[in-house]
Amino acid sequence: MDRLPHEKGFHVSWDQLHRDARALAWRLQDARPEAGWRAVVAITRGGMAPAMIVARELDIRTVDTISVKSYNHQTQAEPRIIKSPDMEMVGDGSGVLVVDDLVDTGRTLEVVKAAMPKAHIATVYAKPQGRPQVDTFITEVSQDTWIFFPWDMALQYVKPYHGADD
Ligand SMILES: O=P(O)(O)OC[C@H]1O[C@H](OP(=O)(O)OP(=O)(O)O)[C@H](O)[C@@H]1O
Ligand SMILES: Nc1nc2[nH]cnc2c(=O)[nH]1
Ligand SMILES: [Mg+2]
Repeated sequence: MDRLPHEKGFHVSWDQLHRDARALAWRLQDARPEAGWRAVVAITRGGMAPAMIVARELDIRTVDTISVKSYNHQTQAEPRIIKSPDMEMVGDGSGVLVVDDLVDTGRTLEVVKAAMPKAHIATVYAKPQGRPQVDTFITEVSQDTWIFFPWDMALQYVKPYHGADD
């Protein structure tokens, strides 16, 4: 599949992620089934921080994980499940919220949806190509944007503007 180069960077701070994950939780509260959400399944590793915030906001105590490995840094490989959630608990996914930090090509979610076809899929950020795989998300960024999360960044010194050419 052709992939656009990532020309732009979208840098997300912890504070911003917390705000956006809370906004996702509030949206998911409105989308809940009559009996409420039964469980949250986080797609590791990026989905774990947003899933924790969503579970806290919506008071969901059953939290499990699914591990799908597809990227080495910015290079994509064939996604595969390397750890499943408790499938007896998850069933076909009805009443289960699957949470990830973002959808890009949608290939990770394809694999997840094959395992839990009736789950509600929620991501904090979405790129256009993967958007159809998601039921609820908060912010869309363009396909040629790479999203940098707080766990991949560090504060560092920046030269003052007036001395930039020195
Ligand atoms: O829609 P896709 O093109 O499949 O990409 C989206 C996935 O890629 C990233 O995870 P990654 O595989 O890098 O693992 P990580 O969450 O452990 O960092 C991100 O957290 C999503 O899970
Ligand atoms: N951190 C990060 N991981 C990704 N995996 C697929 N797309 C992205 C992205 O834009 N940012
Ligand atoms: Mg991930």
